[in-house]
Amino acid sequence: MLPLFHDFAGETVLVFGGGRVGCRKARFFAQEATVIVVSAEFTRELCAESVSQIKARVSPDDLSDWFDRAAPALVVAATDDGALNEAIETTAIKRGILVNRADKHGNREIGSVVVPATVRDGDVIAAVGTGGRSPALSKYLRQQIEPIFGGADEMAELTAEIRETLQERDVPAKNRREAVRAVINSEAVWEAIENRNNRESGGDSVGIAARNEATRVVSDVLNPD
Ligand SMILES: C[C@@]1(CC(=O)O)C2=NC(=C\c3[nH]c(c(CCC(=O)O)c3CC(=O)O)Cc3[nH]c(c(CC(=O)O)c3CCC(=O)O)/C=C3\N/C(=C\2)[C@@H](CCC(=O)O)[C@]3(C)CC(=O)O)/[C@H]1CCC(=O)O
Ligand SMILES: NC(=O)c1ccc[n+]([C@@H]2O[C@H](COP(=O)([O-])OP(=O)(O)OC[C@H]3O[C@@H](n4cnc5c(N)ncnc54)[C@H](O)[C@@H]3O)[C@@H](O)[C@H]2O)c1
Repeated sequence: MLPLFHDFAGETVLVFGGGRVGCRKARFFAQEATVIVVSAEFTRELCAESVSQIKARVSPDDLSDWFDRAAPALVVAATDDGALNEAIETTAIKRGILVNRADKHGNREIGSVVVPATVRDGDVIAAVGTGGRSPALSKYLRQQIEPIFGGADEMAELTAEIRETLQERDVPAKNRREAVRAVINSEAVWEAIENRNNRESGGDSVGIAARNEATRVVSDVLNPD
């Protein structure tokens, strides 16, 4: 299994089953997509602020209607009824819609996807999976990785700016690469980002101290004497 990133902005995700697992998947997709959860019962009154919840008992015969009404890009099968989850998966695959089945690991057909454990800071994301063998390990590793992600989005923005500026100045690709790597490896730049985040000052997506520190690092790389 290989991870890919998918843009769900403007798409709908339809979740069947509003228990602990269905609600967790709903919150995950609601970071980006419009999410509808259909369930006979709900564990929580609200899975998430922006999620639409419909109380209904679904049977395999109704699935076509639900799919037609929601026009989803992806469907989640998270009920505790294995036969229904199976029917949801089959219907989705027949229609060419992505499907995530929460009650199954291994033997996935093309179009049947796994939700990984994710760490994110803005647009910077890491996904952990175990080939379905140990979701608890995915969760543990996600928690281990989380602390090193602080400031990653600001670093991404800062280095994107530097890349663009150096491209505009026609700095050769090799020197650009070295300069960007030096900024990412600079403890002083990371510290400047961290100190700013601790003070929670904001407005600009990159702080002044980090930008100044990065400018110094770039200049040291490009003008070594
Ligand atoms: C990562 C995460 C993402 C998320 O769901 O958000 C996720 N499961 C998480 C937690 C978790 N899941 C389970 C436990 C209890 C411990 C245990 O049983 O091990 C815990 C831990 C806990 O709850 O603390 C039980 C479980 N999970 C699956 C089955 C069915 C089966 O294996 O057949 C059963 C047995 C149910 C039963 O026994 O009835 C199946 C899947 N779970 C996956 C993802 C996919 C594989 C990912 C991978 O490759 O690792 C896959 C295949 C499909 C999918 O769901 O996409 C999320 C952590 C999020 C985080 O905190 O960061
Ligand atoms: N992937 C994961 O991370 C993970 C983790 C734990 C459990 N699971 C599996 O996922 C499934 C769901 O787990 P859970 O803990 O959320 O269970 P749960 O019992 O809390 O929730 C199941 C939900 O499905 C709804 N439902 C059942 N039949 C329905 C129907 N015909 N129409 C509409 N709604 C229906 C129920 O009302 C309930 O809200 C189980 O099969 C479990 O084995 C997966």
